[in-house]
Amino acid sequence: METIDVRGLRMRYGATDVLHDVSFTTGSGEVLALLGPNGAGKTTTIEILEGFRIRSAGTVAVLGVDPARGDEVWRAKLGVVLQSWRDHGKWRVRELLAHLGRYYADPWDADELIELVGLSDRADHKIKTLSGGQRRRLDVAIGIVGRPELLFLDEPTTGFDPVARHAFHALVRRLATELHTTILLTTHDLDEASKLADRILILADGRVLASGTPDELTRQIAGRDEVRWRVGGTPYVELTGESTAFARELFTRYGEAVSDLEVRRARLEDAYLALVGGDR
Ligand SMILES: Nc1ncnc2c1ncn2[C@@H]1O[C@H](COP(=O)(O)OP(=O)(O)OP(=O)(O)O)[C@@H](O)[C@H]1O
Repeated sequence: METIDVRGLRMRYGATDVLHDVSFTTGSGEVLALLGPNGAGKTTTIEILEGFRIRSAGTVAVLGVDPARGDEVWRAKLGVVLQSWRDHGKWRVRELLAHLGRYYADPWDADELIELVGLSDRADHKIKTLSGGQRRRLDVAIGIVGRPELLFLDEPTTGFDPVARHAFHALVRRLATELHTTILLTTHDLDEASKLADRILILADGRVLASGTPDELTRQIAGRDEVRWRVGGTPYVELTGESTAFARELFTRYGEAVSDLEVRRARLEDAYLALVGGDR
């Protein structure tokens, strides 16, 4: 059974379709990233899968259940990261996580979880005293307190500093690899998507434009590396799929006259821009 199975998903608000015909699946322990410009339909998709929005058409199964009819037992298997804990400002970090854990059969130990998300030095602090990034880490901790089979992360690292981001990436990989948690995340950070995701789905205007591993997308769509160099002070640039052979040829031909050689590998960003347009 697929963890998520979406076929022909449509969503209409009033007279406007914001999801046209979205289909995809994820297997157990897979990290799938939804990428796409503002308004592409990423949050709408996630909220339908979480059971917070009712779709207009199509079939959706999440852990074998239609989210529109998901019960409490089903919901307890999902990790949902909300930003709705602001009103618990007077609670302390450990206290809130221990409290929420009691709703689940096999929750994380609060201290282990706090350590996992890197909030150990804030365990006894009140939530209202946390910084923005620390609150996001707490949001993630709350999302995984029940050891979910499937975790939804909607732009999880917004507002993280580079160290927190790095730690968070390690956490996501650990959840997927060691605990076999399936993870569906949205992000605007292409570097994050290529590091974290086993598979990427590019969504624009409510349609799936492409999907594949980060490498597949980069190779299929962007394809070529950029080679820059100078000969006798004159700059040159060439796009090639064979950058190593090209560089070798340059040296064979021009020898020591070649300077400032740079090879920029095709990146996911190139593929993304080629697909969704660079002028947005
Ligand atoms: N409740 C609503 N009523 C009407 N239109 C809505 C509603 N919620 C979302 N939309 C529209 O649906 C489209 C998709 O929005 P959605 O939030 O899913 O995009 P997104 O890909 O998550 O964007 P972002 O990257 O900006 O977060 C947008 O055009 C948005 O204006």
